[in-house]
Amino acid sequence: MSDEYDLIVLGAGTVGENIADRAVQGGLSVAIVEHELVGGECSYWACTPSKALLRPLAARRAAKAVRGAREAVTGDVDVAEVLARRDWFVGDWSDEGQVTWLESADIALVRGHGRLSGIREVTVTEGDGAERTLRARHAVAIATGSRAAIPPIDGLAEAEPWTSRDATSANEIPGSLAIIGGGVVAVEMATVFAGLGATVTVLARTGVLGGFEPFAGERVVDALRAQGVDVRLDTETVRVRRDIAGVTITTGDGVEIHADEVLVATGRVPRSDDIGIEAAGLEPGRPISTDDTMRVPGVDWLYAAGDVTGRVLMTHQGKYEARAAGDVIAARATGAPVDDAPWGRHVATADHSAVPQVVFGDPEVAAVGLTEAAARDAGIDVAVVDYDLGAVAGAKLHADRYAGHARAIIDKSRDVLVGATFVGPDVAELLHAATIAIVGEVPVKRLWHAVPSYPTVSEVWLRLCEEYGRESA
Ligand SMILES: Cc1cc2nc3c(=O)[nH]c(=O)nc-3n(C[C@H](O)[C@H](O)[C@H](O)COP(=O)(O)OP(=O)(O)OC[C@H]3O[C@@H](n4cnc5c(N)ncnc54)[C@H](O)[C@@H]3O)c2cc1C
Ligand SMILES: NC(=O)c1ccc[n+]([C@@H]2O[C@H](COP(=O)([O-])OP(=O)(O)OC[C@H]3O[C@@H](n4cnc5c(N)ncnc54)[C@H](O)[C@@H]3O)[C@@H](O)[C@H]2O)c1
Repeated sequence: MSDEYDLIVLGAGTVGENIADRAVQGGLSVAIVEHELVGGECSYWACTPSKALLRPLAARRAAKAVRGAREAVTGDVDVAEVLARRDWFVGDWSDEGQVTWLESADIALVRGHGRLSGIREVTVTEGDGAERTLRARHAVAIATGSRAAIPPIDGLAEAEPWTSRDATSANEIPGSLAIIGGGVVAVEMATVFAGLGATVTVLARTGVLGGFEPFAGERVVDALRAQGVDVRLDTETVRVRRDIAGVTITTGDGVEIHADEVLVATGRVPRSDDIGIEAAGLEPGRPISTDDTMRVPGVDWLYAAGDVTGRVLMTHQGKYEARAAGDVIAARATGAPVDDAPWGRHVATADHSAVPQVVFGDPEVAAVGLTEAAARDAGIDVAVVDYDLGAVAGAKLHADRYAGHARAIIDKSRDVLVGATFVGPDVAELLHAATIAIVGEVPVKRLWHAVPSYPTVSEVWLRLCEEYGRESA
């Protein structure tokens, strides 16, 4: 009977770990199946190493931006030390620490590749090829994440491009790097590799950071160019070839770009292609759709959360979904009350309206909720409030010639914030106040009473209220 558990979680990334933890805390027995490293993409090849690589560059930039401190910065970052610090953060790609945590959390680890093989049943192919069948008394939760998409560009796959995994785990900085894509990975990795000494070219099919307010991408492009990155907008990549000298990339207008390496940063595909989901009547390779309790409609024992659902591809939001899923699986299994009304304990309501994201480039971009365009598309009675962050006293003190911008999107009919975007140095920490205001539906007339400390960059909140005007509230 040892292979029977209340819940089986497929995939031990951050999301799977959190589902399992919540379910154990809710009184269930849980097994988690992992075929690679416990901790998943975020811990070893995504959030953690990318931010570990970006941070020394940002710290140096911050010191250089303040007269008096600037004079103390007499050299470049130490590349070997930057890479060594990254290696420390990823535990040298060993999951020993996370396995110890699983043990302490009372979660059983089964190593191997898991596939659904029947109702509430997962068959695991272990490293030696042996098969082991696990049965779940109550539920199976899929948290198998995503992998980098390789678009069907002539010769791209054969040229063995870098994906974000190769970029975040690089042990040497190539002399030159071409990046296909204009999204979050492209911006962050262009910042890293240009900062660490590579000659970087970004080939963006349209603009940069589409989906954010347009001024975000524009400011990031200006800053990347000022750092020496060759950013080519509206540039289709049509062919890629690798030879002994490196890669040659041909663009839609016939221009050839030569680089030592090419990084493909064109989005993600869900890892749902080889997990047996046809056993639950689902289509392999597609995102796994769920309701807001993260249960798959029509399959009452099957749940999914994180990247594999395609809902929101970010760790913090996947963990949020995981908390809802783990708690609701435990509640349904034990007959406890289920709170699945919007904003209840067992639903991931914020996925629809209040998703925060920080792009850790130079400048940083921090955004939550709706952009102006998305709010108008949703038929909201929109007020757009803009403010020059560089005009805030706290920002002037923070960095000499601080340049940044803030935009608030207000639903006039409800007098609440529905979106906010900040662009500038160190704006990441401004974001959570906006997330709270949106989730809490704090009336703007009440926000006037949330007094920001002087002289902080957060004083932009007061300026945004003043720009909007008290009489309109
Ligand atoms: C370069 C980069 C930087 C990022 N930076 C950030 C950031 O700063 N902040 C942020 O919020 N998000 C960031 N993200 C997004 C974040 O990494 C993902 O949203 C997050 O990792 C998703 O977690 P997950 O648990 O759903 O999937 P994963 O982390 O991919 O975990 C899935 C796990 O399942 C395992 N698995 C898959 N199939 C099977 C199977 N059949 N059997 C057994 N095990 C299986 C995998 O090995 C893996 O361990 C970044 C992404 C990238 C690519
Ligand atoms: N700081 C963070 O929160 C962070 C950092 C990195 C990644 N992530 C997550 O990882 C996910 C993946 O990031 P990403 O940058 O790969 O994806 P993305 O969706 O952010 O950007 C993809 C880019 O590739 C372009 N593109 C798509 N198909 C293309 C094609 N065939 N040819 C050329 N260009 C093409 C798109 O126009 C877009 O610019 C994101 O959804 C993001 O949420 C988050």
